[in-house]
Amino acid sequence: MIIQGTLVSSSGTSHSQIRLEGNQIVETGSNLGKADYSFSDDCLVFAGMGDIHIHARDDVGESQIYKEDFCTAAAAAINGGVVHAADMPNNPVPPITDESYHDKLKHLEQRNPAIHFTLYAGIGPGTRPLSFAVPYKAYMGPSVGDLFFRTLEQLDETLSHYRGCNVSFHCEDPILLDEHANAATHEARRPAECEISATRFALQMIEKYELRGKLCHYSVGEGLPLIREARSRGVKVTCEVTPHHLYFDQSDLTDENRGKMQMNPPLRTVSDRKAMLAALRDGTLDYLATDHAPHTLDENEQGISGQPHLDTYGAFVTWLILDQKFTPEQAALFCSENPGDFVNPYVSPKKFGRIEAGYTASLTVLNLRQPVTIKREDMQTKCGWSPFEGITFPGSIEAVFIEGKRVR
Ligand SMILES: NC(=O)N[C@@H](CC(=O)O)C(=O)O
Repeated sequence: MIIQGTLVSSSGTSHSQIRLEGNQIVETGSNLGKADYSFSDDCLVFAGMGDIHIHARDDVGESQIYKEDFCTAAAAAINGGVVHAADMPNNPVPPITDESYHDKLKHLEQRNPAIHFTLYAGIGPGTRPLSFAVPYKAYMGPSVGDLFFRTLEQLDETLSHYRGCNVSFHCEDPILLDEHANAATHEARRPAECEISATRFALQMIEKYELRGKLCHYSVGEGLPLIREARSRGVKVTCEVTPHHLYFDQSDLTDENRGKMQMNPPLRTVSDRKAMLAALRDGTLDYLATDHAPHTLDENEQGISGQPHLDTYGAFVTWLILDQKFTPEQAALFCSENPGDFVNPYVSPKKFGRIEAGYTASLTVLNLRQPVTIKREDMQTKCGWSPFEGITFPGSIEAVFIEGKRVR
């Protein structure tokens, strides 16, 4: 199959062709032959985009599949132009040992969803590394689920067994969270200082145990210099940012929308939001990762934290490009290449993130001239809503190819 259009990578944009054979890209060039699919100049063809922070809610116990499962998460992902995703371990039956991880993997294989999921293993008090390579996730303090640390000493002791591993951190300091537990609003109960203190600690741990570290859903401007300083000393740390922390801030909160707008870490100030946009632009933040955290609207109204975001990933990227003036090359880096580099050690023989021979033939095509208004009925996530309902993004998904097949 030959596809032609404006191909985007972090190093540039070119009008070119791609030849796919089976599930692989075998060649790119300008004279490969007659195209099966030709995309106009209104469209940009990216290596398939990857969301490396999602909650598909599916495990062997199946107690949360009323919110989402691997198949509905995959449908939402394709709707949003996401071709692979990495699933978090805060399940009721968390994958924290060889056995529980294998059980979840087997469950995933039985579901046979339409996109590839990489599974994180959880780190909790007293856990030990698995006997095979996986990405890990450590929740510093309580969020959703029971997999978290009550003290940072406990986390330090546990991490001493994970030397050299790939560990992602949910950065909110459990002791400071406790100190603010009686504040009046969600934002005041989880203030910026919790994330800043946790950032300092995570960076120390990454350095001390020579981890390959990642900070999840980064949201506070004051923490960014700490990350830059650690990197300048060679500490191996990368960072995610979510659509909600780039688009919304506390000035968007009303009495009516508080339930929908609740997540951990919470919405921050206007200046934090602008700092996140600037840090995504300058490369301090590495991944657009949604923290897709589906709950029913009723659950959100009752105070649970998390928003669904897979369905709107690609449309949101067009807002970054057209409204916020990110270059397509920057988007290729934080939507395709960096997420690919993050999961590639765990997904062989698949290889995500670039339009090059030898990579998996998955592509995300955005149309920059076809705006879309986000409507509840167009969402594929099982929880059935979006925080962006009613908002018009300036572009939309034109096509999605998964492993050599056009699926949209
Ligand atoms: N981010 C959230 O607000 N919620 C996540 C948990 C998490 O990632 O902290 C969830 O699982 O619902």
